Amino acid sequence: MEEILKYFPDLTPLQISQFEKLEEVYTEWNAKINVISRKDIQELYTKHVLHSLGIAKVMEFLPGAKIMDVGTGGGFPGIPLAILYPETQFYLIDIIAKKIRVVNEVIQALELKNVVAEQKRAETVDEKFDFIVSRAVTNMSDFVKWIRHKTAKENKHEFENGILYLKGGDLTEELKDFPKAVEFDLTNIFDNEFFETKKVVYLPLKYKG
Ligand SMILES: C[S@@+](CC[C@H](N)C(=O)[O-])C[C@H]1O[C@@H](n2cnc3c(N)ncnc32)[C@H](O)[C@@H]1O
Repeated sequence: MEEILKYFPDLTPLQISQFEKLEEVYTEWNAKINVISRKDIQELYTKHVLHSLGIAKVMEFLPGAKIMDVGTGGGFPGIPLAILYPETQFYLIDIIAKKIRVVNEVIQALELKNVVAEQKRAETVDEKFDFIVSRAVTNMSDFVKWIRHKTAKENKHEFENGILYLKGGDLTEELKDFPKAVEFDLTNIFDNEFFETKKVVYLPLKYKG
């Protein structure tokens, strides 16, 4: 938890207590329904919470903005971002019902009012969002096919609406068809070897239709 405060020192007492509660809730629910590897739960704050918050070092979500987390699994990156941005609306989806069950338990335990989690396939979502966030779901080509036309036409943020995807390693090949993609290196932001090759990929994808 100290790691979170080191990089996000302006958290309110409510946000601090919500972040602290994550360990207890995930430990309890992971024992019943495995959504995070057992080893990772010991490093929950670095590998899941801080990694998710890497997106917040690239983009500050505005009050009233709508964000979708595609393939949220146990709630990453959506849950940590929803704690950090309580005035922003988050929609978390995954095709696996038991993962959404855990996410809903976390939402209830933390009394998060700005998050809705549903069992849903990305391709079937029929809404528009300012940004679509994700981690470890699929390659960029498939992802763009799934969510094309799901970013809002109207722009609220400094950057054009689009995708913020947490990815690792050499992305040259994967991003070759996306010349507008920008890689933000988390190595330069978080001083921990876990972030060595980790990046936030921003791809502007405003719906023009
Ligand atoms: C490797 S997990 C990553 C979970 C989470 N984002 C994380 O980083 O901890 C990938 C998740 O994507 C979900 N998924 C795969 N295809 C999907 C689709 N078309 N729509 C929604 N979720 C999908 C899977 O069910 C799985 O939970």
